Amino acid sequence: MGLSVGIYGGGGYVGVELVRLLGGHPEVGSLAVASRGHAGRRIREVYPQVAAGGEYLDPAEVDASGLDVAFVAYGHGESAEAVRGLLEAGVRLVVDLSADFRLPDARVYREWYGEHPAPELLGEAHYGLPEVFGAPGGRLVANPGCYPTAAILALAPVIRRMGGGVRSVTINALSGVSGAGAKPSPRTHFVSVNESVSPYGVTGGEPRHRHTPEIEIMLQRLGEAPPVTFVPHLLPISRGELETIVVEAGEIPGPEEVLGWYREDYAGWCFVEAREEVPHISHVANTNRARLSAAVDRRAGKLLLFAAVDNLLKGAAGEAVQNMNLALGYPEDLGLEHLR
Ligand SMILES: NC(=O)C1=CN([C@@H]2O[C@H](COP(=O)(O)OP(=O)(O)OC[C@H]3O[C@@H](n4cnc5c(N)ncnc54)[C@H](OP(=O)(O)O)[C@@H]3O)[C@@H](O)[C@H]2O)C=CC1
Ligand SMILES: CC(=O)N[C@@H](CCC(=O)OP(=O)(O)O)C(=O)O
Repeated sequence: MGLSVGIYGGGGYVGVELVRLLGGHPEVGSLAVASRGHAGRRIREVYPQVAAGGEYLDPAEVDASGLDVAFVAYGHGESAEAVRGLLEAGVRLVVDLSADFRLPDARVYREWYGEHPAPELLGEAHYGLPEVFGAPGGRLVANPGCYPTAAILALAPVIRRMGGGVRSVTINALSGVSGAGAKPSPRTHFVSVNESVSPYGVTGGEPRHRHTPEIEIMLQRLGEAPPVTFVPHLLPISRGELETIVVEAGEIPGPEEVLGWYREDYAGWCFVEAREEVPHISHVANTNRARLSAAVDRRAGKLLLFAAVDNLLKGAAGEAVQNMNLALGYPEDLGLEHLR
């Protein structure tokens, strides 16, 4: 029979990656793909590059009470109410790909996103970065942001071991344009991004990107972590993300020692790999892999960490399917073997 799975927001970039992955998942018996904007259209007509047959449904046409698992790939602020409705309908597991359940405190959420539409559910969300926080328990998974996925994977082993010794963390992040989603905007217009690179998320002379509190809060769960300076940049490529993270600390470990920490902490997890060579976006694009590396600037007394992921896979849909697998007791790479 297999699992009955629903995708909400199947018309977006993350939604269509979910269609691709879940359409080939061996435990998925039926897949309902809902889209507010594309209901009634064939999926292949909207995304000709996707092999999936079938039609987009209106969300109201999906019988949520019959779903075992639902994935919600709406924008932040829109997801929370849909998630609440799905849980009320009795869906066994809801994986939310937006930021709505990532921050555990409604006051912090308000500061970065506005009033929370379903604050009563915040306490039961599991932050779905399994290599750091374990397999999800419960019925609600908050899938991490793409930048926080790379940053926390690179920093968690360091914060666990160096904790209070870390004086500062600066994250220089680069992302492909699909990170901004399918909705067109002047910032992501071809002419704005082509043959150029630009920092963004700096307002009023201050770096202020909503992933900053997500990274800080999750690192603080692991040890003493300082405030983080996070500056993203938009690259003229379609997908993939690279972060160069500068850590200042009283005592700087050697790069081999940091690689050893990575290998120890991520032993047994198949999608995170530590290597001596620095990662490139091309090493991870179209995979569910996160690649990590480290270097030391002894002259300046700084530790450099490097992390690369595909924003739509390990940074979103791939990680979401990994979370479903782990929550339901399947191997983490079931249906994702080709993305290792
Ligand atoms: N893009 C990325 O790399 C990552 C995104 N996320 C998060 O996942 C969620 C979905 O992101 P993503 O798929 O990138 O966002 P999109 O902008 O591509 O899609 C978001 C929603 O908008 C609707 N939509 C799709 N295309 C258009 C369009 N052309 N004009 C207007 N609305 C449209 C879809 O809903 P419907 O089908 O119902 O019409 C879709 O679910 C967001 O919360 C995002 O923050 C998380 C990690 C990485
Ligand atoms: C290039 C680009 O615009 N990227 C997005 C991040 C996408 C993502 O992973 O984050 P959320 O799930 O939190 O939206 C941004 O900076 O807002």
